[in-house]
Amino acid sequence: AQSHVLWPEIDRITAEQLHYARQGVGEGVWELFAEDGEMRMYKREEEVNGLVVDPLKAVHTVKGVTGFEMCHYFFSPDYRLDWETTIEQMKVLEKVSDDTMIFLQIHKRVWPASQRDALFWSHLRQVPDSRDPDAQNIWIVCNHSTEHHSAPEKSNGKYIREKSNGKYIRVFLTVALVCQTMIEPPKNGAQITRDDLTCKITYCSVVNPGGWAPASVLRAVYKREYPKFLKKFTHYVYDQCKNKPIRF
Ligand SMILES: CCCCCc1ccc(-c2ccc(S(=O)(=O)CCO)cc2)cc1CCc1ccccn1
Repeated sequence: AQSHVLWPEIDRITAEQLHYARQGVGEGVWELFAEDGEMRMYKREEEVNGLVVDPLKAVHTVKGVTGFEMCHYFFSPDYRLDWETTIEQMKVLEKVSDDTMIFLQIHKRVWPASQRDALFWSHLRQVPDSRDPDAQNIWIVCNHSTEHHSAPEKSNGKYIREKSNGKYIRVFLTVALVCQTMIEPPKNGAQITRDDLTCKITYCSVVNPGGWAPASVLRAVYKREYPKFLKKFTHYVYDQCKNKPIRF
């Protein structure tokens, strides 16, 4: 993908998001708003031009899967509709490379706000030189809003773009899923099984709703949807992998 026009941005945003994901939730004003087993979900309350854009950071620990497997199921379009419940339609607009695609997603309407769509590049990468010496493999999927000739934003009132769908408000998002595989080697030198695996997950998301939506509605949606999404997604990956050979 190094030749693609988006490559410099993909490289920069992915590196930034990896750094941001690694920052603990201790410092700063992260507010814990959901807990479920090992999952802790934090938010910061922020508004941009009167729009709620609360950054979200979740940490979770899932036994029995690797960081690669978690990122693979998050990145691949083939499984998305199995675990994403807030999407009405999903389309791969461009396959940039095996590890980089451009998605257009139409999300279900959240009453009373207008319906939204999201257009973003998605990049899967193994993080080569982790600072943590005993870290196994660290994998990241970074999703970041982009433009694309085949899906211009809705008519902005000044002129109607010939292909504009004119229906949905386009959100602006940056999302990162960072997964680290920890292996507890079996004492007796036996082969590693899924019982020896632990996946440490950090999920970061900032979604700008793109057009006005009541702060109370947005905060209620995020409070309800994000814990549901991360729980459903991680259980889905565990179920998909449990009877398959381990992939690092
Ligand atoms: C009035 C509602 C306006 C916002 C609607 C909206 C739009 C997009 C998104 C969203 C959320 C996560 C991703 S991802 O992590 O990249 C996975 C791939 O799908 C991409 C898009 C979210 C939401 C808000 C609704 C909502 C909140 C949490 C989870 C799901 N939906």
